[in-house]
Amino acid sequence: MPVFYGTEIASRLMLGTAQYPSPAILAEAFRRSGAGIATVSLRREGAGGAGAAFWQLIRDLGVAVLPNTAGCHSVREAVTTAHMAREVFGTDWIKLEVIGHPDTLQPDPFGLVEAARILTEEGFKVFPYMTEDGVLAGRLLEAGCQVLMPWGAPIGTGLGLNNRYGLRTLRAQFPEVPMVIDAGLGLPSHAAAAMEMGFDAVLLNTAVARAGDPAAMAEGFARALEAGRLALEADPMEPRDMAAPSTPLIGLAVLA
Ligand SMILES: CC(=O)[C@@H](O)[C@H](O)COP(=O)(O)O
Repeated sequence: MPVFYGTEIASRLMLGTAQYPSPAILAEAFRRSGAGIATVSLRREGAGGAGAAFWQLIRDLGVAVLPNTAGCHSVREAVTTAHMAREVFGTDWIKLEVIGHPDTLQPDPFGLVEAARILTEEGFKVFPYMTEDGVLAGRLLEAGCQVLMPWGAPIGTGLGLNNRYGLRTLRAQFPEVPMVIDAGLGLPSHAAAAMEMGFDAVLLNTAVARAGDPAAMAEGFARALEAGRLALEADPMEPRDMAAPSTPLIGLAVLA
């Protein structure tokens, strides 16, 4: 199972907590999937009222909490949000989002590295939401990140693994670094593919929360992750261009 900053997590599935039809359905999705981490936006939180009820719901899930800086578009905003999240959620883990473009929600690589450096120097354990760029990965590791979270596709699109070549290259470049595919997954098969490529976990929200039956979809993702991981560990065959008969040729019927 994946180890993030020295903590072993019981599942390869990390789920977001937004957009569910109801709190009960959110809780059921976590229960059926066995997800090990819930990512929570500070923007959902408040000091009391609905915020407090939501926080209690998350506590009751019994999973590790990964606060995020979702919706932050500058270094300052992300760092301030991380400070507040540490206080509210009582953890130094932070999923760092510094959004660079309002339409694609693509991470801002420059702001991300700067914010990551500031936060790791302050003792945060940073999980940076990034593109699949290998140079950026190197800079984030230099900045002190010990986990990387490359995107599958833009947030909320459900497109899956948009750049498989880039993701494969990134995985091969840093084989020892725990990596989580974050965002853009739409189907369990996308999660299975991420496992087959050697990624350690996936984080998703929209595909589950917006499904007709979120709890069933969450379970579907959990099963796909297991299947994909099993396939990776089973040492899959190499694909080849030329056909090769899988049935022996000897013993063929001879027609006179
Ligand atoms: C909840 C969260 O952290 C999102 O910003 C995350 O990246 C998930 O993206 P999807 O909703 O596309 O799964």
